[in-house]
Amino acid sequence: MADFDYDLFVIGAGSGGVRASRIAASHGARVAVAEEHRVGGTCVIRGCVPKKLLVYGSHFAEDLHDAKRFGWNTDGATFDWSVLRDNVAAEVNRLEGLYGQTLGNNKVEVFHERATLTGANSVQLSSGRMVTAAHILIATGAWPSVPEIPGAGHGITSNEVFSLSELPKRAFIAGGGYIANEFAGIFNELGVKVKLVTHGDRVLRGYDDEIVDRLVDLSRQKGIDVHFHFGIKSVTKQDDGSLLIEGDNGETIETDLLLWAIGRTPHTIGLGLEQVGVDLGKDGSVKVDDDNRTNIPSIYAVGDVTNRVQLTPIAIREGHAFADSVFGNNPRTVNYDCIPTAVFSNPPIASVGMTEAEARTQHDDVKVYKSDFRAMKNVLADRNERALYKMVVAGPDERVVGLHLIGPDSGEILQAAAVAVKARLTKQDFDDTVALHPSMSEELVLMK
Ligand SMILES: Cc1cc2nc3c(=O)[nH]c(=O)nc-3n(C[C@H](O)[C@H](O)[C@H](O)COP(=O)(O)OP(=O)(O)OC[C@H]3O[C@@H](n4cnc5c(N)ncnc54)[C@H](O)[C@@H]3O)c2cc1C
Ligand SMILES: NC(=O)c1ccc[n+]([C@@H]2O[C@H](COP(=O)([O-])OP(=O)(O)OC[C@H]3O[C@@H](n4cnc5c(N)ncnc54)[C@H](O)[C@@H]3O)[C@@H](O)[C@H]2O)c1
Repeated sequence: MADFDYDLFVIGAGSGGVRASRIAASHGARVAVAEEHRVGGTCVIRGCVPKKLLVYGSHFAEDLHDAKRFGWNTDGATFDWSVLRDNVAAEVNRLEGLYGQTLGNNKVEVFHERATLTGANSVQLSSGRMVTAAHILIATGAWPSVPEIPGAGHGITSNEVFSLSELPKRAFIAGGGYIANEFAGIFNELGVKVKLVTHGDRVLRGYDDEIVDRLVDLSRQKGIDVHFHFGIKSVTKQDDGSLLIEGDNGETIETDLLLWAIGRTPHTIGLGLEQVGVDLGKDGSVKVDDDNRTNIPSIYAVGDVTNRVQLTPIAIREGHAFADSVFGNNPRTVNYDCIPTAVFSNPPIASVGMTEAEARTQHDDVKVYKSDFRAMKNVLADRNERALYKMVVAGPDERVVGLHLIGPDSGEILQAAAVAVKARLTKQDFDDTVALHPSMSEELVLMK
């Protein structure tokens, strides 16, 4: 390896790239990483972290309203978007600094510039400098998709949503996935009139139907206009700055802000992959085997750029497994079974394992246990918002193959329960566990 400048060159200092760099360096490898934007990547800079802080910030609207029923006088409470936005940005800056420090402490050299591949063992930096490495890791993430229709550029994406100079009066959110539902909740709580618009007949495909239906009902009850079967044909900017969105069916909708939340495409354009002969999927993703290796033996890829599962903990695990395997003499692969996920909508959804529909395609003897309840806090607050927990079991021993929750703090509750699902526990194991009372999570061991 000594003939190369580095043992490992990583392109992209996001969730996967930072973990791989740090672990490879801790195994004694000489590591460098190039980052064209900001160290930390999507999750830290313009994804999970600022999103979750906005979820917290926006939820105070309901909390302040409900507080009255608990004896608090909150009259006169006001909200200032610029304070929330700037405090979130400051926290993101702090985390960016910490990520940079971690790389420095592990003696990883950071190039704050774009890198492109020039060969199986070589990379060019935007300054023109050429660098060689025994191994190259592509960890360039994904990029928000924007459709190719007239006027699409009048919309923004999640890249820009965290730095709005002011909140719009009306927002049109195109998409029905994670980002659309999360920002519908955030904007709605902050007083923006929200339309969540999708071309299909469902949102959050892949989540359990009943749980998603509950979210749609509650979103509508809270004032979000969920609009199905609307294909967007064009977007026009009007003289007063508002946008006119025309649907395939001729219907027009006026808005002040258009947010594209229609998926994220692997970030591989202009990276030099085709020239070097790296195999790509139809969606532009880097094709890899179970060891995160491409068809070129010295080139690997992890995270969103491979379009396996676009989640931070997965990018981190893939980066870690790659570094342990290649530099730590500890070959291992990532287990993708039973990945817990959450949609930080209002209320949030959390899920692990098979949905009821999936389980029925794979097992003959599926049974579903449910708890449809109103959280104690919501009862006193006189908030008519019911939570729904579903447990999907299969086989004669009633093994729990899926858990699906919608309700306050469901993400926090599901993480612990996911351990039980991953450990292949049964409904009887849940029943044998004494309830922790009073809590929402006790519903997990009291299901009928
Ligand atoms: C709004 C939003 C909210 C999200 N919320 C969650 C959540 O709550 N939970 C969750 O698990 N996941 C969430 N995600 C997904 C999560 O952010 C990604 O799955 C994760 O960041 C992927 O990590 P990665 O390392 O593959 O890529 P990234 O974190 O995207 O890192 C890639 C890095 O590579 C850099 N780069 C790209 N090309 C080059 C180049 N040629 N040269 C140098 N640098 C380059 C980019 O600037 C970027 O910093 C969210 C995503 C978004 C957009
Ligand atoms: N809480 C989390 O873990 C979290 C949060 C945000 C993002 N993410 C990750 O980032 C990825 C990208 O998020 P996302 O919300 O952009 O994508 P997504 O894949 O979750 O959802 C895209 C949605 O847009 C709809 N759509 C596609 N084209 C459309 C069009 N032209 N008009 C209207 N609707 C259209 C699809 O039917 C789908 O419902 C997610 O898949 C997820 O892996 C995770």
